[in-house]
Amino acid sequence: MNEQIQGNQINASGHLTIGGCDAVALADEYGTPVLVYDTAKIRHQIQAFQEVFEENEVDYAVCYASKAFANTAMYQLVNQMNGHVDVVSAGEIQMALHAGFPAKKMTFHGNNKSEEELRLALKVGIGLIALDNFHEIALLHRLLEETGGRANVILRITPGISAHTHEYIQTGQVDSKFGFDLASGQADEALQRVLQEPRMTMLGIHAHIGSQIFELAGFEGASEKLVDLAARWARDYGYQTKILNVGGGFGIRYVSADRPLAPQDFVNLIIQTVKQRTRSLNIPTPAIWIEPGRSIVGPAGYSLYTVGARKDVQGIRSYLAVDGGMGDNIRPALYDAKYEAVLANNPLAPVMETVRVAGKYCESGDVLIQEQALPQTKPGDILAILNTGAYGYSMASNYNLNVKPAVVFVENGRSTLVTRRERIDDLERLDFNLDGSSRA
Ligand SMILES: Cc1ncc(COP(=O)(O)O)c(C=O)c1O
Ligand SMILES: N[C@@H](CCCC[NH3+])C(=O)O
Repeated sequence: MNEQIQGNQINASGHLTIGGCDAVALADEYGTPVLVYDTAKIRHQIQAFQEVFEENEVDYAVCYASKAFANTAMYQLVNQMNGHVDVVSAGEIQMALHAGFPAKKMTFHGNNKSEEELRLALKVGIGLIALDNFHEIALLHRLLEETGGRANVILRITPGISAHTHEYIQTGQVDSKFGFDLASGQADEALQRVLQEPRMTMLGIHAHIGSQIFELAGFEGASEKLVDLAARWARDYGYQTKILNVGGGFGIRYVSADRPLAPQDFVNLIIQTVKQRTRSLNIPTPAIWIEPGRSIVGPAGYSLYTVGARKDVQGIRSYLAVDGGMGDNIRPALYDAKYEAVLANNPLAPVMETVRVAGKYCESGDVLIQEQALPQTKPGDILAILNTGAYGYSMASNYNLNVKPAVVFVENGRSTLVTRRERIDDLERLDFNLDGSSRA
């Protein structure tokens, strides 16, 4: 059996269970493809992050990066857990607000926030705006003058750290579209500008070096650079950093061979680094904020698919096609991301062959798993791909006019539909006839 599945995840019928629910019954009830979240795992991870801060007695915020997975129920769950959220669009702000999430606990990120989005953020009283570039400082200045409002801000810095991860998900290196560059003096110029803004309260510094990172060195280096910067800004500008936001990026186990540290261990190291360095540089330890996305929702997600067509290419390989694919999980095609699957209706059956798990989209690159060892399968079997909770649904598309799957939360043997499967008429609702007339 796949070593990522616990023994107690197999029930008396020999089926995989998720949060105490039979995966085959979930597939029956909600249809496939369906994304199922074991919400106890989400809660435990948020709590583990919070505990490591509490143990270290530092001020903190665990700010869930909601780009990893956002729906109403998820914002409500994070709110229940006293978390903050990182939002990056008007859509995320509005959905979080409608879910009852307090605007004060939102940090607004993005490298090209629009005027409309900034107006919305100011109107709802967003907690923090992470300023990313000079254009944005000028835009925010104009909007604050016009509205007579105030804003709490932090500056996103590019610390010049290249994290060892896929090039597309590195963000801390100098050649990046995000943030103010440290080495060239851009960051200092940004600070000086913001300090002159009477309507902006400059609360701190932010850096996010990338995503799915396994090595400690990048986080250690980034934390040191941020503390050094805080010390230099205190000396040169008399500015005292209140918040040090080190971003997210803590790598998770996708396949059995992955051996990442527990996400809270990365955070423990960051806290130790910041505490020691601030002590040695003789500045107060600021509040430490983190923005984990993937590590909170990734391992909690299971994508259930129904097996359909099979193609055997003599002497080369067999393709097993499922009823979803790159439309609900673009990560394998985009980042060459690796996943593992189990046969949900019989995870204990002996492995018989290695197949390529393909999706149903009209694209050769629509492959979910390049090589997966599986028992003998037949059409109608249910395949569960593990650890699909982050950046799957949130990056889903309607390619080939396929609809997005349903999302179900499970815990203690109970399942709740939290996002219904799209229907074709959801897509058609946006359309007009050829002559421009309404279809209604
Ligand atoms: C600013 C910022 N914070 C947090 C995250 C979350 O990263 P992860 O999901 O890898 O924890 C991202 C995405 O990489 C990000 O851009
Ligand atoms: N979407 C990416 C990570 C980028 C995160 C946003 N900065 C992924 O699936 O791994």
